[in-house]
Amino acid sequence: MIQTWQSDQSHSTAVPVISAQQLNHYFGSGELRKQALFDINLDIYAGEIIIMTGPSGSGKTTLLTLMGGLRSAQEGSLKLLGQELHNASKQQLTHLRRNIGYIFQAHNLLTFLTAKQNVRMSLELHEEMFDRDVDGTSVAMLEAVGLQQRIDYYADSLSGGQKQRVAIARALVSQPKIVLADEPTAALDKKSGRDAVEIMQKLAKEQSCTILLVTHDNRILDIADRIVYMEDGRLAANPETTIMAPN
Ligand SMILES: Nc1ncnc2c1ncn2[C@@H]1O[C@H](COP(=O)(O)OP(=O)(O)OP(=O)(O)O)[C@@H](O)[C@H]1O
Repeated sequence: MIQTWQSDQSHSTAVPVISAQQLNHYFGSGELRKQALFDINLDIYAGEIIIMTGPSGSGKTTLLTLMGGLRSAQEGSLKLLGQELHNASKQQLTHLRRNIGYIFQAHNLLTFLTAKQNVRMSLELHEEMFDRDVDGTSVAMLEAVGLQQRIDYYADSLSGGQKQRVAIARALVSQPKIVLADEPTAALDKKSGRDAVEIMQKLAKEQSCTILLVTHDNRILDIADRIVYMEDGRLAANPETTIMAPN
């Protein structure tokens, strides 16, 4: 059964920050053309933490990258912060991406830079930050993720959990409206993974930022306000996973 997920009635008048309607996506062309997403209908609201789960190959990363403006929407409607991404220009996508923080399994830190320099880089992409204290803001963010002792350490010399916390600081330092996270705990042990998502949850609630997180990690499902389940390229109803998770 395919549904449009609405987490509760209070959203019925709010405008979603992400809205997919009848969204389809294909890879390849000609005879090799293969449909990866089918009729996705999903509204996500400000401040929500949504976890997307489902089997390998079900289309989670494809949907996440579409919602992050990292690939073009081909068919159907996908609105991000009110802007239609179907047929959006590269310039529009680039502009929208400044409102989004990204956290991936491989933290993608620049290993020849320090923790602070990695976080700073994200701020330097924002013109409005040019006359602000980017150093002070970066340090404050690293303190918020518990890395006050590691500010000037090179990324290479940090543990996996610490690197992921730098990645969280980098994603959230510019106060994005949306954070997209793909398997952020996959490379971490149980405690580091838990710590990382709890930091994300706390900071996101403080900044009223929306988080869409893809994971296979059942140990972190409880941080979600809502869980959606993908199967064979479709958003599917799954009574075990679409319950409202306790906060
Ligand atoms: N660049 C690509 N070219 C062709 N097919 C692709 C491409 N990216 C993904 N696919 C296919 O689209 C489908 C969905 O893949 P996707 O990576 O979105 O799944 P997933 O649910 O994120 O999987 P996993 O949990 O293993 O990361 C799969 O059948 C995959 O093989």
